[in-house]
Amino acid sequence: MNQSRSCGRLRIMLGHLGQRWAGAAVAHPTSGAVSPNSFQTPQFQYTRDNNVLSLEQRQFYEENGYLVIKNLVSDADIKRFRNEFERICKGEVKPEQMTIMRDVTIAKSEYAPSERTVSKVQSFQEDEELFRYCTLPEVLKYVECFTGPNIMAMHTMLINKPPDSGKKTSRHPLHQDLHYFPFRPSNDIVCAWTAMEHVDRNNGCLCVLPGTHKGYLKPHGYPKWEGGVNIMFHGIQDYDENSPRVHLVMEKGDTVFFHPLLIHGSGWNRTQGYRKVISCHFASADCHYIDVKGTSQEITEREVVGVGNKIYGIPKDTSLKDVFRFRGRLVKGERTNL
Ligand SMILES: CCCC(=O)SCCNC(=O)CCNC(=O)[C@H](O)C(C)(C)COP(=O)(O)OP(=O)(O)OC[C@H]1O[C@@H](n2cnc3c(N)ncnc32)[C@H](O)[C@@H]1OP(=O)(O)O
Ligand SMILES: Nc1ncnc2c1ncn2[C@@H]1O[C@H](COP(=O)(O)OP(=O)(O)OP(=O)(O)O)[C@@H](O)[C@H]1O
Ligand SMILES: O=C(O)CCC(=O)C(=O)O
Ligand SMILES: [Fe+2]
Ligand SMILES: [Mg+2]
Repeated sequence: MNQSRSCGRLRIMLGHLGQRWAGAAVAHPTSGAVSPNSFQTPQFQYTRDNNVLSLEQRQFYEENGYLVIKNLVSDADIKRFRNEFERICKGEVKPEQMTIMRDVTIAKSEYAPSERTVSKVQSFQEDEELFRYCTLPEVLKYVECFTGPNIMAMHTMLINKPPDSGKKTSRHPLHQDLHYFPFRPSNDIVCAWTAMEHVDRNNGCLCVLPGTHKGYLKPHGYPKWEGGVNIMFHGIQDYDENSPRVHLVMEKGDTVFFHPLLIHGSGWNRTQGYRKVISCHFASADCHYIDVKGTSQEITEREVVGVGNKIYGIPKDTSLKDVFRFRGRLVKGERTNL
């Protein structure tokens, strides 16, 4: 009687921790006492046990699909990324394979590239200075908790969200990053996103819908925004308007790790500053590529290959997986599959 009541209470407590357990507490067969040692290991689905994350951190990621680590990247490293970004904007270096994006409101203007006209650089894997970000041991230490030991850097960006022109084109609509990726399984992919300065709702910090990583990949398309939308900024059409949103206020060097199914975006930048972040999507090298033809991701393949054809002359029948196979770089362990 007592025993089943205490088991029930324990289950309630565990339920409060929000954790899926393989089994409830096991009562000792003869004494009836509940020994803490007889708990089975919790069934974590989204994190791995490598003694880096505390139990609370693992539970937080499992439940919410993201985890912020304060003060992870040093000021000195961020200064180096900033300097290199400035050199790229001035045209002093032109890393191969990298694309430079301007806000849609000035996409067709004749402005010379400068820190004020570049809204994002993407695919900087051939830029030694920026790519250092993807090899920082303090970052990889956390990445490994999600990907395991064979780690590939698959997608890199430095985002310089400009002051909004008044048309709210600096917004990034709510989306799931998996929409852009032709590899699986999703639980072996993680994004590291590091604030290069203080970010909050005023300059368009990251906004997340906690727990949405437990859902599926949703269809994406261009939002119907009056002021225009940046190329490839696809959004989820049918997200739950009432789903709670969390705005991640972060300081320089703080890093958020998040799951590729987590619904997220960023609001418009109402300041006069250029909000800078650096990020990389990592995946386990043991992941496998998928063919996105006939899926909701076809639009990504069409646009990415279309741009690649226009800028680099890649064949029009190149697949999204070929693009990623070419872009991906091993940063730790062995390049097994990807
Ligand atoms: C987890 C992943 C999440 C994401 O990846 S989100 C989005 C990812 N993709 C991107 O950021 C795109 C990367 N950027 C690029 O590929 C290039 O910057 C881009 C957009 C092709 C521009 O390349 P450029 O070399 O500057 O070529 P271009 O000036 O001749 O422009 C080509 C055509 O694109 C247009 N364009 C450029 N920037 C744009 C913008 N922000 N929004 C809408 N359209 C834009 C531009 O007007 C031009 O159009 P047209 O061919 O003249 O009609
Ligand atoms: N009408 C909309 N349709 C789809 N996504 C939107 C819409 N408005 C905002 N978002 C997105 O929702 C997320 C949360 O944005 P947030 O509410 O912080 O900014 P905002 O709506 O741009 O500005 P505000 O602070 O005025 O609400 C961002 O990803 C933003 O791009
Ligand atoms: O930093 C931001 O604005 C978010 C960008 C983003 O989510 C993305 O490019 O996938
Ligand atoms: Fe994203
Ligand atoms: Mg809003």
